[in-house]
Amino acid sequence: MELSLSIASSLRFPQTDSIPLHYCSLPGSLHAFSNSNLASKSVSLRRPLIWRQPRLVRLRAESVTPTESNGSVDKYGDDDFIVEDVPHLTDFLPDLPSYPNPLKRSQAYAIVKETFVNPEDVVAKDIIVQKDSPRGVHFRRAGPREKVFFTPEEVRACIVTCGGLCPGINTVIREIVCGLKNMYGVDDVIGIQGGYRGFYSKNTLNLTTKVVTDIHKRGGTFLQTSRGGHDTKKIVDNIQDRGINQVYIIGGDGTQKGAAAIYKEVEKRGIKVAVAGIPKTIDNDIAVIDKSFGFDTAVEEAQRAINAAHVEAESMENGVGIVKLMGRYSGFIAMLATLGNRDVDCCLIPESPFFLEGPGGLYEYVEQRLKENGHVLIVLAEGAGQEYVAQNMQAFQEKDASGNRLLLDVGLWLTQHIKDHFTNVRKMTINMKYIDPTYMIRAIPSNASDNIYCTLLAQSAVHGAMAGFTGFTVGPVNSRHAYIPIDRVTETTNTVNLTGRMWARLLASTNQPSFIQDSQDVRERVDKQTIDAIHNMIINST
Ligand SMILES: Nc1ncnc2c1ncn2[C@@H]1O[C@H](COP(=O)(O)OP(=O)(O)O)[C@@H](O)[C@H]1O
Ligand SMILES: O=P(O)(O)OC[C@H]1O[C@](O)(COP(=O)(O)O)[C@@H](O)[C@@H]1O
Ligand SMILES: [Mg+2]
Repeated sequence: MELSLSIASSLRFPQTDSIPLHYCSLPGSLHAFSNSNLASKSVSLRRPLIWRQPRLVRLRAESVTPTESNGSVDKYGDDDFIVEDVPHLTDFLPDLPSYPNPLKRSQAYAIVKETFVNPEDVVAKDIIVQKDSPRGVHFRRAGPREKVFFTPEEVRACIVTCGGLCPGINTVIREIVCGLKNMYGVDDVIGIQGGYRGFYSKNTLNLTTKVVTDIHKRGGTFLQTSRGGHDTKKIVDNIQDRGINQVYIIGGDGTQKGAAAIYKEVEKRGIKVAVAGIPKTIDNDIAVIDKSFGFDTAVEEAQRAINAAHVEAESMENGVGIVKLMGRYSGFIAMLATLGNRDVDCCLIPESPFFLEGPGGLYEYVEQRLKENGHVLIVLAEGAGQEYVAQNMQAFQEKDASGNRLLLDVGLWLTQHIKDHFTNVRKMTINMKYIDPTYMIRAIPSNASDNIYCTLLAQSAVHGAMAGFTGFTVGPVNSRHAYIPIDRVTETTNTVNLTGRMWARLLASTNQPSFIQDSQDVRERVDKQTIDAIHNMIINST
C-alpha cells in the first residue's frame, strides 16, 4: 500500500500498531516504519495534535516549580514525542482565577507523600518499542493538580448516563458524588434522568452521598438512560439555565460524540463549564483505553450461560449448545468469554466472516466435533454473520433512536440452519440447546475489580474537572489513568484484530477453523479496510 507524501505529511496515524507505512508527527517530518503489520481495526487519520507552543506554555505554567521540572521545551518539542493534550477552560477563558487544591487538607490525602500529579507526567500510548523507535503518542496523566479552577462552593455538578447498560454505572455515579464531596467539599450535585433528553424534558435529582450510598449494589443505572434525544443547543441552554458548571457524562461511543458536541458548544458560548466523559460500553469497543468498566463482570457472567449450554450439550447424544452474547460490531465479549471457558469448540464474531457449507466450513467442523466428542459448543456474538441473516430473512435495515443498526437474531438463524442441515442433509439426529443470555450479562452489579476500576475512573474525572480540564475522556492507557481528548476515543472503534495474537490464541485454544482459505486474502481484506478508512477520513477531514 502506498501513501503519497502529501497525505502523509499533513495527517498522522494515531495508532502505531495499525500503521501500514508511515508515521508522521509534525507536518513535513516523516518517520518511515518498516513495520507493515495490518490491523483489522479501522484506521483513521486526524490533524496533528502535537503539543504546540501554547500548550507547552500552559503545561509549564502549571508546573509547581518550573525550575525543578524534569522536562524541557526541547523534550516536548521533539518531533517524535507527541502529547495529545486535552482542552482547558483557560483556553477560552484566559483570565479564570485558580485556587490552591483543597485536597491537601482533606482527611484522605493529608498524609499522602505526593498528593499531586506532576503536571509534566504523561502516559505512553504504546509501550512496546524498539531501541530506535520514535517515542510516540502520549496522554496527560490523570490525577489531582496543585491548582484548581473551582471553589467547592461554586461547583454545581451534574451526572448523566446514556446508551446501553453495563455493570458498574451506579458505582461510577456513586463515586463521582462521593469524590466531589469527600475530596473537594462539593455539596451540589444533580442527576439528569433518562439520558441526554433528560436535560430538557425531565426533573433533576439531588444526589447526596446519602442518596447514592448503596446504589453500587444494584445493576443498571440509578439515573435511567436512553438512546437518541441529543439536542446540543437545548442541552447547553439547560446547563446554563440551571447554573451547572461541571458535566459528567457516562456513556459509549455515541455518548462521547454527544459530549464532544456539548464541549464545543460550551466553548463557543465561552461559559465556564467543564465537560468530562467517562467511557462506558459493554462491547469494549472504545478506542485507546485498555478496557471498559463492567466488561470483566459481563465476561464472568457469560460463563454461567456457557456452562449451562455445555452441561445440556454433553448430557445428550449429539448435543449442540449455542450461546449468543452481546457484541454489535466487536466480538470481545464472545472472544474473552470463550478464552475464559475452555469448553467452547467454536467462537464466531462480527470481525471474522464464517461460512457454513463445504470444506473448512462450520457444518463440517460441527460434524467432526460430534463424531470426536459427542457434543459441540458454539459461542457467537450477536453481530456475527449479519450479512447472511439479512440475505436469508430479506430484512431491511432498521435503526434504534441513536442511529445504531438493529441486529437480526443470528442465534436463531444459526440454530435453525444447523438443525436443518443435520436433519435433512446429513440425516442425523442432533439435540440443539440455544441459550440467549443477552441482557443478563449486562444487567448485573459490577464485581469487585470493576468496582475498583469505576472508583478510579470517577475520581480521575473529578480531579480533571476541578483542575479545569474539559472536553476529555478519562481511562486507563497501559494501566495508568489518563485524560484523553474526546475526539480521540470516538474517531475509531476498537475491534478484534484478526491478524493479532489474541485471536490466534483463541484459534489455538478452540482449534476451530479460521474460515480463511487463504491467509493472503485476509491480509488483503484488512489492507483494503485500512485504505478505505484512510480515504473516508481524508474526505471527512477536508
Ligand atoms: N454523533 C453523535 N452526536 C451527538 N450525539 C450522539 C451521537 N451519536 C449518539 N449520540 C447520542 O448519544 C447517546 C447514546 O448513544 P448510543 O449510540 O445509543 O449509545 P452509546 O453511547 O453507548 O454508544 C444518545 O442519546 C444519542 O443521541
Ligand atoms: O437493546 P439495547 O438496549 O439497545 O442494547 C443492545 C445493544 O447494546 C450493546 O450492548 C452496546 O451498547 P452501547 O452502544 O451502549 O455500548 C450491544 O452489544 C447491543 O447490541
Ligand atoms: Mg455504542
